[in-house]
Amino acid sequence: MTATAKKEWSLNPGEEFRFEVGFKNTIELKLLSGHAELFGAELGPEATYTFSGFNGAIFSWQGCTLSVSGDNHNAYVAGETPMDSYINVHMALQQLRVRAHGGDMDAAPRVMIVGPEDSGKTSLARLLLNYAVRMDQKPLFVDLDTAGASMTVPGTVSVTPVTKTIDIEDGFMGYITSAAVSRPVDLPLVWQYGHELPSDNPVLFNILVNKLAAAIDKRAAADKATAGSGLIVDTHGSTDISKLETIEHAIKALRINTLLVVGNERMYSLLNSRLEAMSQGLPQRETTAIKLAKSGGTVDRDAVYRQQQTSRTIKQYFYGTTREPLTSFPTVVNFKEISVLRVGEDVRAPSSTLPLGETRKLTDTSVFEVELDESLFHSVLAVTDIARPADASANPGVEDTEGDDTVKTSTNNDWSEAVGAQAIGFVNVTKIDMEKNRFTMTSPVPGRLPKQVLLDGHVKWMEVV
Ligand SMILES: Nc1ncnc2c1ncn2[C@@H]1O[C@H](COP(=O)(O)OP(=O)(O)OP(=O)(O)O)[C@@H](O)[C@H]1O
Repeated sequence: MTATAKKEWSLNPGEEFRFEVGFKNTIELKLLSGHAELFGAELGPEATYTFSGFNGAIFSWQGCTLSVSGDNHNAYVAGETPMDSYINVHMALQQLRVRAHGGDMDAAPRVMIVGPEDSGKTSLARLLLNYAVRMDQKPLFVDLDTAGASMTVPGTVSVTPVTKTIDIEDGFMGYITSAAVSRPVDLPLVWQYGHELPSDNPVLFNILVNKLAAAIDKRAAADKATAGSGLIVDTHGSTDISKLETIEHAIKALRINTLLVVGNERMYSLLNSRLEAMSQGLPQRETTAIKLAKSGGTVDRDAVYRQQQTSRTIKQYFYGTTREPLTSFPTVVNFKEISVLRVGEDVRAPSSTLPLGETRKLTDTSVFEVELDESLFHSVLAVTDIARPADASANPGVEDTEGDDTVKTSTNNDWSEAVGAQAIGFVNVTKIDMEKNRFTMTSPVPGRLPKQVLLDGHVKWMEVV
């Protein structure tokens, strides 16, 4: 449907207005009367909201009228939604928070959302966070969706204290960029995983989840309001039961007590049996699994759409949003000043290419120094919080014989600290001068790099002017 003209939509109580807007299109939406919300955040009465590259739903508990203008938004009003079950979940979580704030800290809701791709997990996380914040709670948002990270660049895991509602137009990244520009909120703690899916390197992924769990415990010990508000964990979409090992690990490490399984009966049933098995010998079952229906509004996003979404997320990390722009600054860095590392063996040649009889000696947590050359052009690198050994120099490794010519194995330096190192920020390699042996790196923080050990991942991003 093409609709450039302004149109009014009336919603009865319990209905939602669903729309899909492509990246090249824009719609403007205004609440004319009544009350309405987008994934749990209330629309203001006079505000005009602009959406581009977004699929969403404006839901109304009491009924409302909206004015919408723009093109190609495939809009319709739906009467059947899973909102009743979602609000019931929220109320149950809120009761647990009340118990926790009353002194029973073990009651604090520690919620993980799992389910297939495009089942609405991130949208549900956003809704539950917004409902919690609207009740003066300060939940932690734990993002284990490595491919589609919400609060920072992809290929990471992170935890963010959520104290304000998530931005209606700019979502999770809007929440973060507004922190830098206009609102005082805590920024996420981030770890560079460097691979796309948890199953690509489960050993490393589990190590990072343990780090994250330790950081959460530290925060909870210092901040009872946050501890009592609990946490909401978003995960990568998968129904492949053979790949649920990382989910099981995270359930234990983060002491999840409520597992929400969205939109997949089989996954619910299998996970429920696993939870039963995990609680064998314990006085009581620690994790309750709840089955939730997928919203009929969720949209299956194809690879191109996801790529555009990822690109926008990275752009917003470096340049903010349209409403709250950030400036990024170029910094020139000599090769000899930095070390770029990679963790994990998937950057190596596959085992099948090894000579017969040879076995792989590498592990999932092997750390490699990356040769500083043009292969790093456009890479998004994490600046870690670890110190560089004083005697480290560029490209100290010996040539690796296993096939991947961009990777060298360090012989001199012990980089074990890099496994599980926290990312204090990200830079984008925007220029490489092989004659002068230097990079130009762009970062939203001006000045010299605060630390000199960087972690590479799978993410490349090219700034399109
Ligand atoms: N009720 C709804 N109406 C319209 N669009 C929706 C609705 N709920 C979710 N969406 C959209 O559907 C898409 C998939 O939703 P979402 O990102 O929440 O799924 P997910 O399960 O987290 O996906 P992933 O597989 O990436 O983990 C998104 O574009 C989201 O904005």
